[in-house]
Amino acid sequence: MARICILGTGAWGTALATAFVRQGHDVRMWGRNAETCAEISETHRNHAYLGEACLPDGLSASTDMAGALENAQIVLFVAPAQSTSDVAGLAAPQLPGDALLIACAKGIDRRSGQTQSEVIDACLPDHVVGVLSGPSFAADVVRGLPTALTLALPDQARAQSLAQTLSGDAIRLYASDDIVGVQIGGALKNVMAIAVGICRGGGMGASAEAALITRGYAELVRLGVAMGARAETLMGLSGLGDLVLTCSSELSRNFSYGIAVGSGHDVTGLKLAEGVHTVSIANEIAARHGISCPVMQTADLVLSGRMSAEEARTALMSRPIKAEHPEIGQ
Ligand SMILES: NC(=O)C1=CN([C@@H]2O[C@H](COP(=O)(O)OP(=O)(O)OC[C@H]3O[C@@H](n4cnc5c(N)ncnc54)[C@H](OP(=O)(O)O)[C@@H]3O)[C@@H](O)[C@H]2O)C=CC1
Ligand SMILES: O=C(CO)COP(=O)(O)O
Repeated sequence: MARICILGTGAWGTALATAFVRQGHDVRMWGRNAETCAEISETHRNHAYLGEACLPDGLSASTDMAGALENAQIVLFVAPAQSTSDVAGLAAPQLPGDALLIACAKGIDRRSGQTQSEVIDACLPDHVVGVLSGPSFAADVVRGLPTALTLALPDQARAQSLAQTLSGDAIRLYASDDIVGVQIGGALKNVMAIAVGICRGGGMGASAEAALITRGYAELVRLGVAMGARAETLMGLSGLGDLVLTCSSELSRNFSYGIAVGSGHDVTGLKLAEGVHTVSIANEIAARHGISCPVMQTADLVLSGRMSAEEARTALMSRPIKAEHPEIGQ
């Protein structure tokens, strides 16, 4: 049994906590919202984020971070990507010295251009930092449906041992030591899902969507490798696996956001779509590396109001005719 602290009481933090409690681990949650914490602890629901889903009786959440972190062996950072540095700053004075930290948010910090593990590492340099990512909807995990994710730590043997400890019926973990690779897939697939959603919203058809997913994947690999990811990691659960899930299911908030944009609906009040916050910095990083990323660039132009969804669909499907070299993403 592991002592786990989960920082974040949204959909994913609550789903992970639920799975780990069901597996017999000692789990404490910290959240900034007192009402949500009381609801999780007392009525075993998190309506705002997980509707009617029943949470386990043994699950409790609190706004007291010191209490939630006390004696924790593993600390999961599960607030949205752009708030990870704030949460890490709050946790810094209260963390047990030997706690292992795991980044679970999917996004690139738009101020620094850092991956989530780099953000945490910068605030908490004395701790080992890992990553958990892969195709997994909170709604599925909380229902006990099976998911497979990648757990990356700097040391492969330790990743393997922890993957064994934390795996259960709803979450099956595969080990990796490619910290960068596992994060790039999760961060960039959100941007691709918005782009594919823009096509779905305009009724371009499944064939065009498949073409776009393929091109988006090639971009993700080009940029990921330039940033230090291993190409084979991007072929795995946290890359291709998550891209496929997120670009094909309306349970995805990023895909749904893209559909709303593509069909001309108001996006005000929609749920968290991490790709919206990652798209500009991802394009900046791509430009710095001299990597061509037309799908991500088009998504950025639409999301920043510089191109209409209709123009984007035309642009995405009228790229120059060239030889097909999927390995380099032509
Ligand atoms: N949902 C999913 O299926 C999956 C999500 N993820 C990733 O997990 C991360 C979190 O997503 P998810 O839980 O779904 O998001 P939600 O929108 O469901 O919840 C976000 C949570 O973070 C809290 N929060 C927001 N800003 C801050 C802040 N500045 N400080 C502290 N807490 C904050 C919110 O609190 P409040 O209620 O007070 O606003 C809320 O509890 C994202 O990066 C996402 O990509 C990964 C895999 C699956
Ligand atoms: O990351 C996810 C699935 O792996 C969740 O996707 P959304 O954030 O688009 O809902």
